[in-house]
Amino acid sequence: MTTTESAPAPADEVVLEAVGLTKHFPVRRRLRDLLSRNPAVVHAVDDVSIALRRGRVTALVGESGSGKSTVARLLAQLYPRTGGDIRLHGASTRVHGGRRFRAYVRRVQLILQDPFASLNPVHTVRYHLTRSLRIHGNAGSGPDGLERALADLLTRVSLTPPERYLDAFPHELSGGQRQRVAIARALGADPEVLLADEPVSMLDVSIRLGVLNLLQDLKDRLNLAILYITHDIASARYFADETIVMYAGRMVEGGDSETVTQRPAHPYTRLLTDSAPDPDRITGAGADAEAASERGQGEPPSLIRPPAGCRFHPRCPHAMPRCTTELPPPIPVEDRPGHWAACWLFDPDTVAAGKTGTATATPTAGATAGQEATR
Ligand SMILES: Nc1ncnc2c1ncn2[C@@H]1O[C@H](COP(=O)(O)OP(=O)(O)OP(=O)(O)O)[C@@H](O)[C@H]1O
Repeated sequence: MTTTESAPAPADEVVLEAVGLTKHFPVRRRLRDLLSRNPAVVHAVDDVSIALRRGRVTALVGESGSGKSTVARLLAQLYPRTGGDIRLHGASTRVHGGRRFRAYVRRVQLILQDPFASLNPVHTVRYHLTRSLRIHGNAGSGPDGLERALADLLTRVSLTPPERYLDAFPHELSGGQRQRVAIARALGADPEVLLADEPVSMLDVSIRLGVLNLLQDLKDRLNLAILYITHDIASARYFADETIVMYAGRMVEGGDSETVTQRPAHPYTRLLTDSAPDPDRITGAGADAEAASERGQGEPPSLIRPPAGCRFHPRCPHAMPRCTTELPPPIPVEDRPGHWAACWLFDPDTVAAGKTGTATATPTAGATAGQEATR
């Protein structure tokens, strides 16, 4: 089996990139829709741009339905995209199956949330790993080469001694062990990118950390670029170098994980962090629940008819009139390099004037939030 372990590669090199990625799913059509010029669609993902770099983890965070899994599936080329581009080492890539899809999958592997569903219950660990090694041409030469490659994969995911696990069936393993087998299977392709879609959310809390530590270790040793999808923003701080927050199909904030999770700028990210108590956070854990209720009530919007302007504005306690009509672009957050928020509170004119009103009420609330967030 070949490995990227010793391959010299520039640190931080962008391996896989989404540029303005957009996915609209058609809604089941009625006769009226068929006759319509603008048939109804679900705006699952709109204008998402992400760069995945060697040796770095990028977290994509958001609540259920925000479009995270759709981004992962688009990057895995399992769905055709409605718009935007996917670039592998800078080259625009669109594959529909066949040999080109296999070549792509060799470099970009997807790990799913539920390892039990992704492993066939009637086949052993040996079968799953052998298949991966063979499909991707990494099975070595002869039976000895294959045995070495299998042992190598299991050792990499800390399932040792390998012979204890090779002939086990998925139901004989714990959830954490199954997810390690799923990761080993992905490594059988010797990929450059891992797309990990909620890789620990179905595991017992006590074993989540072990699997995240394993992914982090693999990132370092194999110089992998990892997309870590999660609804748990606290884990992004621990595990990811960079964090991007999505709301209702759009990116709303991004930057280094420590900054985004500890000094969130966008009102939605503040709502997320307040809902996930963290003893180290500057705002103080005790006030978290109360603050969360002040910072935005309600439900995510319909993605068939998403709100105009900022999609968070119907829930945002700091919404200003322009938020209801103008889509905020990513705006740098004062004096924090690489930190941005798609929020008009950070528009230099708004900050300078200190006049953050609200579309719904409380004229001073917005000013407070904007000033706090940029502090
Ligand atoms: N195949 C599909 N057809 C129609 N709509 C879809 C399809 N897949 C996803 N959607 C819709 O797209 C939106 C985004 O879904 P997605 O699964 O990407 O969100 P998510 O953030 O990953 O949520 P979760 O954490 O619950 O998986 C949702 O409104 C979902 O209902």
